[in-house]
Amino acid sequence: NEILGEQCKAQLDAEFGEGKSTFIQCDVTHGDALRDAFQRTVDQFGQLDIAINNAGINNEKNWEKTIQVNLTSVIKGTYLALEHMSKEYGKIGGTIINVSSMAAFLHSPHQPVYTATKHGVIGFTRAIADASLQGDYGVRINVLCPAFVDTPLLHTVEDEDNMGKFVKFKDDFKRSMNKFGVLQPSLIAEGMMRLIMDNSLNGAVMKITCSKGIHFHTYEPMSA
Ligand SMILES: NC(=O)C1=CN([C@@H]2O[C@H](COP(=O)(O)OP(=O)(O)OC[C@H]3O[C@@H](n4cnc5c(N)ncnc54)[C@H](O)[C@@H]3O)[C@@H](O)[C@H]2O)C=CC1
Ligand SMILES: CC/C=C\C[C@H](O)[C@H](O)/C=C/C=C/C=C\C=C\C(=O)C/C=C\CCC(=O)O
Repeated sequence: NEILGEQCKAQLDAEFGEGKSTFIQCDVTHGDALRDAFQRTVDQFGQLDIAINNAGINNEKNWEKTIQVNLTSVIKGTYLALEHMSKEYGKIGGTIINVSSMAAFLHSPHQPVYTATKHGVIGFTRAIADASLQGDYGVRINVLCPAFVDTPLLHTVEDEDNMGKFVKFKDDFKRSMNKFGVLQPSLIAEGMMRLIMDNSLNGAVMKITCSKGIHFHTYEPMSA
C-alpha cells in the first residue's frame, strides 16, 4: 500500500529525522521483489536486525493466493532474513517475528484456508526456531497470534469477493467477534516490541486477546 507506506514514513521522519527509515513497495509473492527489498534495506542501513513477516490476506475465493501470501511468503521472508542475520552466513544474529492469528486456535467455517495458513505459520516458526537454536544461527524466531484487531482486514468479513461461498457463515464469525471483542492495533505493537526486546524468547507462541491480553501458548510435552 504505497499511499499508507509513504504516510507512515513521513510520520517516522517527523519523529526520528530523515534517513532513519525507508519505505519499499513490494508484492511479497512477486518474483524477486522480496529478495530485492531485503537487499535494498541492508544496502541503506548496513545490516538487518529485525524482520516481521506481517503481510496477510483473507481470500477464500482465490485461496491459492492466500497460501502464497500468508504462508509461502512468510517462509520466504524468514529464509531471506536468515541470509542477512544468521551466523551460518557469517552475520551477527537478529530476531524474526512471523504473524499468525488466534484463528490457528479457534477454527471458523468462515475461513478454512486462512485458518490453515495460520496453523502453518506456527508449525514452520516453531520448527525453524529449533533449527536456529540447535544450529547456533544467533537468531530468535517467534510467532504472534492476535485475536480480532480493528484493521481493514476485519471489514472483509461480509465481502463475497473475499469470502466466496463461505460468506454465508459470516454471522458465525460476527458472533465470535462479539463474544471475544476487537483489539486495537497498539496492543499488537506492544506485543511485537516484547518479542523484539526479550532475549529469552525463541520459538514462543504469543497470543493477544481481549480477555487475557498479551500471554503465551503452552504445549503439553509429548509422551511416548
Ligand atoms: N485484523 C485482524 O483481526 C487480524 C490480523 N491478523 C494478521 O495480521 C497481519 C496484518 O493484517 P492487518 O493489519 O489486520 O490487515 P490489513 O489488511 O490492514 O493489512 C495487511 C497488509 O498486508 C499488505 N499485503 C497484502 N498482500 C500483500 C502482498 N502480496 N505483498 C505485500 N503486502 C501485502 C497490505 O497491503 C496491507 O498493508 C496479517 O498477517 C493478518 O492475517 C491476525 C489476527 C487478527
Ligand atoms: C474476514 C475476517 C478477516 C480477518 C480476521 C482474521 O480472521 C483473524 O486472524 C481472526 C482472528 C480470530 C480470533 C479468534 C479468537 C479469539 C479468541 C479469544 O479471544 C479467546 C480468549 C482467550 C483465549 C486465551 C487462550 O487460549 O490462551
